[in-house]
Amino acid sequence: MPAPLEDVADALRRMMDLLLRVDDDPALGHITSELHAVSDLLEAEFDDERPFDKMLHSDAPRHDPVSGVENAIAPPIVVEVDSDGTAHAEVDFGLPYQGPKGLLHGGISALFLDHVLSLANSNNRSGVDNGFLVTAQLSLRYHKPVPLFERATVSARQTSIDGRKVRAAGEISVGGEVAVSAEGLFIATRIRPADVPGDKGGA
Ligand SMILES: CCCCCCCCCCCCCCCC(=O)SCCNC(=O)CCNC(=O)[C@H](O)C(C)(C)COP(=O)(O)OP(=O)(O)OC[C@H]1O[C@@H](n2cnc3c(N)ncnc32)[C@H](O)[C@@H]1OP(=O)(O)O
Repeated sequence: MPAPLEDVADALRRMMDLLLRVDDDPALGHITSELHAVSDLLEAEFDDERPFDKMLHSDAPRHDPVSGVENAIAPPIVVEVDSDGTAHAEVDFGLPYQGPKGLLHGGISALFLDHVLSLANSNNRSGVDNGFLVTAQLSLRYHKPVPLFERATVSARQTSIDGRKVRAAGEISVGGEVAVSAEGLFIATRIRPADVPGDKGGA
Protein backbone atom coordinates (compact mmCIF):
# COMPACT_ATOMS: atom_id res chain seq x y z
CA MET A 1 0.00 0.00 0.00
CA PRO A 2 1.50 3.41 -0.97
CA ALA A 3 2.54 5.74 1.86
CA PRO A 4 0.06 8.57 2.48
CA LEU A 5 1.10 11.88 0.99
CA GLU A 6 1.69 13.31 4.47
CA ASP A 7 4.37 10.70 5.14
CA VAL A 8 6.05 11.31 1.81
CA ALA A 9 6.09 15.07 2.44
CA ASP A 10 7.59 14.42 5.88
CA ALA A 11 10.35 12.27 4.38
CA LEU A 12 11.06 15.05 1.91
CA ARG A 13 11.31 17.63 4.71
CA ARG A 14 13.87 15.44 6.45
CA MET A 15 15.88 15.21 3.25
CA MET A 16 15.77 18.95 2.56
CA ASP A 17 17.08 19.59 6.03
CA LEU A 18 19.89 17.05 5.65
CA LEU A 19 20.91 18.47 2.27
CA LEU A 20 21.55 21.79 3.96
CA ARG A 21 23.96 20.10 6.38
CA VAL A 22 26.23 18.18 3.99
CA ASP A 23 29.14 19.59 2.01
CA ASP A 24 29.94 18.83 -1.60
CA ASP A 25 30.71 15.15 -1.80
CA PRO A 26 31.15 12.72 -4.71
CA ALA A 27 28.37 10.56 -3.17
CA LEU A 28 25.91 13.30 -4.03
CA GLY A 29 26.01 12.21 -7.69
CA HIS A 30 24.51 8.87 -6.66
CA ILE A 31 21.94 10.58 -4.45
CA THR A 32 20.92 12.83 -7.37
CA SER A 33 20.29 9.77 -9.59
CA GLU A 34 18.26 8.11 -6.83
CA LEU A 35 16.14 11.20 -6.36
CA HIS A 36 15.46 11.46 -10.07
CA ALA A 37 14.41 7.81 -10.06
CA VAL A 38 11.89 8.55 -7.27
CA SER A 39 10.62 11.60 -9.15
CA ASP A 40 10.20 9.47 -12.28
CA LEU A 41 7.95 7.18 -10.25
CA LEU A 42 5.89 10.14 -9.02
CA GLU A 43 5.68 11.66 -12.47
CA ALA A 44 4.07 8.49 -13.75
CA GLU A 45 1.30 9.00 -11.16
CA PHE A 46 -0.19 12.28 -12.37
CA ASP A 47 -1.50 13.57 -15.63
CA ASP A 48 -2.46 17.12 -14.71
CA GLU A 49 0.32 19.68 -15.06
CA ARG A 50 -1.49 22.31 -12.99
CA PRO A 51 -3.58 20.53 -10.38
CA PHE A 52 -5.00 23.67 -8.71
CA ASP A 53 -8.28 21.84 -8.54
CA LYS A 54 -6.87 19.50 -5.92
CA MET A 55 -6.20 22.42 -3.60
CA LEU A 56 -9.52 24.11 -4.26
CA HIS A 57 -11.52 21.02 -3.35
CA SER A 58 -9.71 20.10 -0.16
CA ASP A 59 -11.48 20.35 3.20
CA ALA A 60 -8.40 21.69 4.98
CA PRO A 61 -5.33 23.60 3.84
CA ARG A 62 -3.22 20.58 2.90
CA HIS A 63 -1.18 22.09 0.07
CA ASP A 64 -0.24 25.62 1.06
CA PRO A 65 3.39 26.39 1.98
CA VAL A 66 2.67 27.10 5.67
CA SER A 67 0.09 24.63 7.07
CA GLY A 68 0.05 22.21 4.17
CA VAL A 69 0.75 18.74 5.53
CA GLU A 70 1.23 17.48 1.98
CA ASN A 71 3.59 20.31 1.00
CA ALA A 72 7.22 19.65 1.97
CA ILE A 73 7.94 23.40 1.93
CA ALA A 74 5.60 23.82 4.92
CA PRO A 75 6.96 22.92 8.41
CA PRO A 76 3.82 22.48 8.63
CA ILE A 77 2.29 24.58 11.39
CA VAL A 78 -1.01 23.80 13.09
CA VAL A 79 -3.06 26.97 13.52
CA GLU A 80 -5.53 26.97 16.40
CA VAL A 81 -8.24 29.56 16.87
CA ASP A 82 -9.35 30.51 20.39
CA SER A 83 -12.90 31.45 21.32
CA ASP A 84 -11.89 35.14 21.21
CA GLY A 85 -10.84 34.70 17.56
CA THR A 86 -7.09 34.77 18.15
CA ALA A 87 -5.28 32.46 15.74
CA HIS A 88 -1.96 31.06 16.90
CA ALA A 89 0.61 28.43 16.09
CA GLU A 90 3.92 27.31 17.48
CA VAL A 91 6.87 26.55 15.26
CA ASP A 92 10.58 25.78 15.51
CA PHE A 93 12.03 27.17 12.30
CA GLY A 94 14.86 25.03 10.91
CA LEU A 95 17.56 25.39 8.30
CA PRO A 96 15.33 25.55 5.20
CA TYR A 97 14.02 28.89 6.50
CA GLN A 98 17.39 30.48 7.24
CA GLY A 99 18.24 33.98 6.03
CA PRO A 100 21.14 35.53 7.97
CA LYS A 101 23.29 32.94 9.73
CA GLY A 102 21.23 31.19 12.41
CA LEU A 103 18.28 33.53 11.86
CA LEU A 104 14.92 33.36 10.14
CA HIS A 105 14.66 34.85 6.63
CA GLY A 106 12.53 38.02 6.79
CA GLY A 107 10.42 36.94 3.83
CA ILE A 108 9.52 33.76 5.65
CA SER A 109 8.31 35.87 8.60
CA ALA A 110 6.07 37.73 6.15
CA LEU A 111 4.74 34.48 4.70
CA PHE A 112 3.85 33.03 8.08
CA LEU A 113 2.26 36.24 9.33
CA ASP A 114 0.23 36.63 6.14
CA HIS A 115 -1.06 33.11 6.58
CA VAL A 116 -1.99 33.38 10.28
CA LEU A 117 -3.54 36.85 9.85
CA SER A 118 -5.53 35.41 7.00
CA LEU A 119 -6.78 32.52 9.13
CA ALA A 120 -7.73 34.89 11.97
CA ASN A 121 -9.94 36.63 9.42
CA SER A 122 -11.39 33.62 7.70
CA ASN A 123 -12.53 32.29 11.07
CA ASN A 124 -14.45 35.47 11.78
CA ARG A 125 -16.32 36.52 8.68
CA SER A 126 -19.64 37.69 10.07
CA GLY A 127 -20.60 40.91 8.33
CA VAL A 128 -18.00 40.45 5.59
CA ASP A 129 -19.06 40.13 1.96
CA ASN A 130 -18.88 36.55 0.89
CA GLY A 131 -15.87 36.73 -1.47
CA PHE A 132 -12.45 35.16 -1.00
CA LEU A 133 -10.47 37.20 1.51
CA VAL A 134 -7.15 38.05 -0.13
CA THR A 135 -4.23 40.08 1.16
CA ALA A 136 -4.23 43.61 -0.26
CA GLN A 137 -1.57 45.10 2.01
CA LEU A 138 0.82 43.67 4.54
CA SER A 139 3.00 45.89 6.68
CA LEU A 140 5.75 44.41 8.82
CA ARG A 141 8.09 45.67 11.45
CA TYR A 142 11.15 43.61 12.30
CA HIS A 143 11.98 44.38 15.93
CA LYS A 144 14.43 41.57 16.65
CA PRO A 145 15.87 38.66 14.72
CA VAL A 146 14.05 35.34 15.05
CA PRO A 147 16.57 32.64 15.94
CA LEU A 148 16.32 29.24 14.27
CA PHE A 149 15.74 26.14 16.42
CA GLU A 150 13.87 28.07 19.12
CA ARG A 151 10.16 27.91 19.79
CA ALA A 152 8.40 30.81 18.09
CA THR A 153 4.71 31.69 18.37
CA VAL A 154 2.87 33.20 15.43
CA SER A 155 -0.40 34.82 16.46
CA ALA A 156 -2.99 37.11 14.93
CA ARG A 157 -6.36 38.66 15.54
CA GLN A 158 -8.91 40.50 13.48
CA THR A 159 -8.95 44.23 14.23
CA SER A 160 -11.75 45.63 12.07
CA ILE A 161 -14.36 44.93 9.42
CA ASP A 162 -15.43 47.63 7.00
CA GLY A 163 -17.58 46.20 4.21
CA ARG A 164 -15.25 44.24 1.93
CA LYS A 165 -12.19 45.43 3.87
CA VAL A 166 -11.01 43.43 6.84
CA ARG A 167 -7.96 44.20 8.92
CA ALA A 168 -5.88 41.97 11.17
CA ALA A 169 -2.73 42.33 13.23
CA GLY A 170 -0.29 39.81 14.58
CA GLU A 171 3.20 39.00 15.64
CA ILE A 172 5.95 36.42 15.81
CA SER A 173 7.19 36.15 19.39
CA VAL A 174 10.12 34.28 20.84
CA GLY A 175 10.54 33.80 24.59
CA GLY A 176 7.54 36.05 25.17
CA GLU A 177 9.07 38.99 23.25
CA VAL A 178 7.72 40.32 19.97
CA ALA A 179 10.28 39.85 17.19
CA VAL A 180 8.14 40.74 14.16
CA SER A 181 4.80 42.52 14.11
CA ALA A 182 2.39 42.83 11.20
CA GLU A 183 -0.72 44.65 10.13
CA GLY A 184 -2.69 43.44 7.16
CA LEU A 185 -5.55 44.64 5.01
CA PHE A 186 -7.60 41.87 3.42
CA ILE A 187 -10.28 42.45 0.83
CA ALA A 188 -13.18 40.20 -0.08
CA THR A 189 -12.99 39.56 -3.83
CA ARG A 190 -15.97 40.15 -6.06
CA ILE A 191 -15.69 36.48 -7.06
CA ARG A 192 -17.46 34.41 -4.44
CA PRO A 193 -16.78 30.79 -3.51
CA ALA A 194 -20.25 29.94 -4.82
CA ASP A 195 -19.10 31.14 -8.28
CA VAL A 196 -16.30 28.54 -8.32
CA PRO A 197 -17.60 25.02 -9.06
CA GLY A 198 -16.82 22.59 -6.24
CA ASP A 199 -15.14 25.13 -3.96
CA LYS A 200 -15.42 24.49 -0.22
CA GLY A 201 -14.78 27.98 1.04
CA GLY A 202 -11.02 28.52 0.90
CA ALA A 203 -9.45 31.57 2.49
C1 LIG B 1 -13.01 25.11 4.31
C2 LIG B 1 -11.47 25.27 4.35
C3 LIG B 1 -10.86 25.44 2.98
C4 LIG B 1 -9.37 25.65 3.04
C5 LIG B 1 -8.81 25.97 1.70
C6 LIG B 1 -7.34 26.26 1.71
C7 LIG B 1 -6.96 27.50 2.48
C8 LIG B 1 -5.63 27.93 2.11
C9 LIG B 1 -4.87 28.39 3.28
C10 LIG B 1 -4.99 29.85 3.55
C11 LIG B 1 -4.25 30.62 2.58
C12 LIG B 1 -3.80 31.89 3.14
C13 LIG B 1 -3.58 32.82 2.04
C14 LIG B 1 -2.94 34.07 2.54
C15 LIG B 1 -3.51 35.25 1.82
C16 LIG B 1 -3.01 35.35 0.41
O1 LIG B 1 -1.92 35.00 0.10
S1 LIG B 1 -4.09 36.02 -0.76
C17 LIG B 1 -3.05 36.10 -2.23
C18 LIG B 1 -2.32 37.41 -2.33
N1 LIG B 1 -3.22 38.52 -2.65
C19 LIG B 1 -3.68 38.68 -3.89
O2 LIG B 1 -3.38 37.97 -4.83
C20 LIG B 1 -4.62 39.85 -4.09
C21 LIG B 1 -4.40 40.51 -5.45
N2 LIG B 1 -5.24 41.71 -5.56
C22 LIG B 1 -6.53 41.61 -5.96
O3 LIG B 1 -7.03 40.54 -6.29
C23 LIG B 1 -7.33 42.86 -5.98
O4 LIG B 1 -6.48 43.98 -6.07
C24 LIG B 1 -8.23 43.03 -4.71
C25 LIG B 1 -7.40 43.04 -3.43
C26 LIG B 1 -9.27 41.89 -4.66
C27 LIG B 1 -8.96 44.35 -4.79
O5 LIG B 1 -9.50 44.47 -6.07
P1 LIG B 1 -10.96 45.06 -6.32
O6 LIG B 1 -11.97 44.09 -5.80
O7 LIG B 1 -11.08 45.46 -7.73
O8 LIG B 1 -10.91 46.32 -5.36
P2 LIG B 1 -11.72 47.67 -5.49
O9 LIG B 1 -13.18 47.37 -5.66
O10 LIG B 1 -11.05 48.55 -6.48
O11 LIG B 1 -11.46 48.29 -4.07
C28 LIG B 1 -12.26 47.97 -2.93
C29 LIG B 1 -11.76 48.83 -1.81
O12 LIG B 1 -10.47 48.33 -1.37
C30 LIG B 1 -9.47 49.36 -1.53
N3 LIG B 1 -8.25 48.68 -2.02
C31 LIG B 1 -8.16 47.84 -3.05
N4 LIG B 1 -6.90 47.36 -3.13
C32 LIG B 1 -6.20 47.94 -2.13
C33 LIG B 1 -4.86 47.85 -1.70
N5 LIG B 1 -3.97 47.03 -2.29
N6 LIG B 1 -4.49 48.60 -0.65
C34 LIG B 1 -5.37 49.39 -0.01
N7 LIG B 1 -6.66 49.49 -0.36
C35 LIG B 1 -7.07 48.79 -1.43
C36 LIG B 1 -10.03 50.33 -2.53
O13 LIG B 1 -9.48 51.62 -2.36
C37 LIG B 1 -11.52 50.29 -2.20
O14 LIG B 1 -11.75 51.04 -1.04
P3 LIG B 1 -13.15 51.87 -0.86
O15 LIG B 1 -13.21 52.80 -2.02
O16 LIG B 1 -14.24 50.84 -0.88
O17 LIG B 1 -13.01 52.54 0.48
